[in-house]
Amino acid sequence: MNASEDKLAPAVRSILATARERSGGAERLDVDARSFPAAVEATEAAGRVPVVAEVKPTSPTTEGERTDDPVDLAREMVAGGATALSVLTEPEHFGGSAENLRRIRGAVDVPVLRKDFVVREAQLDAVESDLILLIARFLDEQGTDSLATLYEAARERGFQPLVEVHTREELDRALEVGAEIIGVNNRDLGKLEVDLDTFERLAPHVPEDVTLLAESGVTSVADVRRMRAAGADALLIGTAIMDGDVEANTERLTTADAERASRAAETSDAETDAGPTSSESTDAKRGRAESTDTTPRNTDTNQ
Ligand SMILES: O=P(O)(O)OC[C@@H](O)[C@@H](O)c1c[nH]c2ccccc12
Repeated sequence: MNASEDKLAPAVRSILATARERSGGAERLDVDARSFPAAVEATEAAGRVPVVAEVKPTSPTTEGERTDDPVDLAREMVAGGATALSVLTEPEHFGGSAENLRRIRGAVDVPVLRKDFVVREAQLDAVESDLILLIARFLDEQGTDSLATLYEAARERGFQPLVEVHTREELDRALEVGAEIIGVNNRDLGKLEVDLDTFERLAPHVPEDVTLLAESGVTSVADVRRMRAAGADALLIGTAIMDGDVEANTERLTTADAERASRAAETSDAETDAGPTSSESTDAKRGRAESTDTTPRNTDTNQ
């Protein structure tokens, strides 16, 4: 174990140890990916909140396991208005499998994220998906490929990499490799605790042209609004959707921004093909940096 691993929760250490051992695919994949940014835009235009709904049968922080057919759950998420799906493929700690992902991606037409702990290039070839998660914290360590290597390798295969960060340092690394889709994980993988302030702290440093997700700990309509106000283009939600009626839960969270929905309706009435008004597009990215130089818009925080 190396020094930074020392600080991880025991469950996460165990996940990583098994992740290192997992084999890759037999041959190099060539994926024809469904565009995630385009799906986010279409959801916005329809006046709904872009939600990536996660098929997560269990996790180290959840009690029990959901045993329904994952394809049925995925269909309910799409019926409830999910923009994309996230499918756990990690078998030992999250009850996932590559087979689940393959079946789900065949059954729906929204983009699908492969949620796993990929640490070596060959592991990218285990199964096709539209998006693939790369967790900055676990890369550039002994026994893993670097974030830059995996990012490039994922792009070469046609995947859209989602780079997950939790600190400013990890965010800077994500921006350095040129990440176009970034997720801020509100859950600290050291303590497994969730704090929505994490997203609020990091979002002002993320350029507007990046598609930015708030991940973990979003449980209520109020949380959705809070993350949107802080600049989230989309939300990644697992537990709050998996717990109970999946379609109703997804519907409630994707319609959380009712004001926005009525504004979108007004706009489309008033200016049918003129696209969003400038006030609307700035509104959606409150608090975000304007361009790829990472200067935050709100200079107060620098003084
Ligand atoms: O169930 P939640 O709190 O809505 O969180 C979903 C998702 O963000 C979480 O499952 C997650 C975020 N990053 C991960 C990395 C691996 C596995 C799982 C995750």
